[in-house]
Amino acid sequence: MTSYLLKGVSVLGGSPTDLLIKDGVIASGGGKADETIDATGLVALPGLVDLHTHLREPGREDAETVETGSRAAALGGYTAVFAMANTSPVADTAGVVEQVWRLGREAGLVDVQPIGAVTVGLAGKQMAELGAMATSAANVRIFSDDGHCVADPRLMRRALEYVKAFDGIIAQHAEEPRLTEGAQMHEGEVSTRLGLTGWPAVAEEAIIARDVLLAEHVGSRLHVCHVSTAGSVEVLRQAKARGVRVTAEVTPHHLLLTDELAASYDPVYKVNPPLRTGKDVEALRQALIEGVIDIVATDHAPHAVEDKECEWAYARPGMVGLETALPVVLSVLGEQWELIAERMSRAPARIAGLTGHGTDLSPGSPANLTLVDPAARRVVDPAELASRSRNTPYAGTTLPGRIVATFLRGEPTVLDGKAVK
Ligand SMILES: NC(=O)N[C@@H](CC(=O)O)C(=O)O
Repeated sequence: MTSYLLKGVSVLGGSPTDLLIKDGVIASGGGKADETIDATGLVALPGLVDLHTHLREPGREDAETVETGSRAAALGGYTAVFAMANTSPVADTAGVVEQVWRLGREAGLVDVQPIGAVTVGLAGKQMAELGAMATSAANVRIFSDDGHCVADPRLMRRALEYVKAFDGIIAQHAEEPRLTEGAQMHEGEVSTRLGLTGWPAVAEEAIIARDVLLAEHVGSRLHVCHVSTAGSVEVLRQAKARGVRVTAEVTPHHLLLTDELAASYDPVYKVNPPLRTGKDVEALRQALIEGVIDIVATDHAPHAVEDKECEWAYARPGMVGLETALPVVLSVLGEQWELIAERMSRAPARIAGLTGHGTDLSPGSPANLTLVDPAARRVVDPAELASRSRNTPYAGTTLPGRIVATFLRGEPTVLDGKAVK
């Protein structure tokens, strides 16, 4: 196994040092290596961990595969991603989650951890075989019907109770379906002006409020996907203050973009939950800094051209995000490396119980890390994305930071900003 010396690297923004990667781990002290990388001006972070990725395999391999999504993840600085269950067939059995897990191992670019569906076929009627998925080779601990809300409160309660036995988590897509029928964008001034049916903030907030009460009642772990409103932040703040076992994520796009973009009628800005107002963006940023929102998760949602480049009303919601997540977060938070490592690597690894990721990069830690050039600027070109889909809202936007290298257990998956395989 090739050893690497990262010369003059700044670990999490600290003063320059030499980091030796040998036999899959961070070795103590400097020393000789097979390859030396001049890391002057580069920052080493623990490899990023994404709790919310859509890899589309099985079923929509024209939009993404486990392999292409893994490559996009590695190029974005990730060493582990959690694959959402809304595939076709749905990942609601041990067979499907094992298939995704195996495809991830074969690609070998990031650790792919499947998320299991909560209900059969994401239909919200009958609980899926959570226990069988948990005891499968994929060792599933997070369950989600993402794309759909587990709207039935009794089913949600049962699922929360069920996963408690193995310290599992229900990750909820918080959207009261009756309040969002026909919704096309955030309900507010802009939707009124454009004449598009609105998705009111209360549809998210009402489910989060219900679910934190349910999680509190049964003493289980709840995770809230893609929090998007200021009101949701307040519900979470109160629940956390009471000691409810709830964690929450925000996407890079909800930290940066607003509903004003819908005025272009460009479906690249159509996403679920929808882009909200500047006031919401501000509240989400503050919540992420304070820790009311625990993590950044991409909600990487690749879609084929025909599903995105059509009339707004017919376009599928979602945007790709793996390759731009860190640059977007850098543009929002600035070079707060400790905070970025916590919200994008350590906390997601901790929530998921994923060992070997999100470390402090001290000697002996598995060498799962990424090297970032914070001084570099990049104009996002959809044609250059490794994802099989092109639906990025940042085309033509200049973002700070370039991922120079990523290592998975000491093996480079990205070098010189390019995928190794
Ligand atoms: N986040 C999205 O806008 N899309 C998700 C599912 C969903 O949440 O609707 C997708 O799978 O495409």
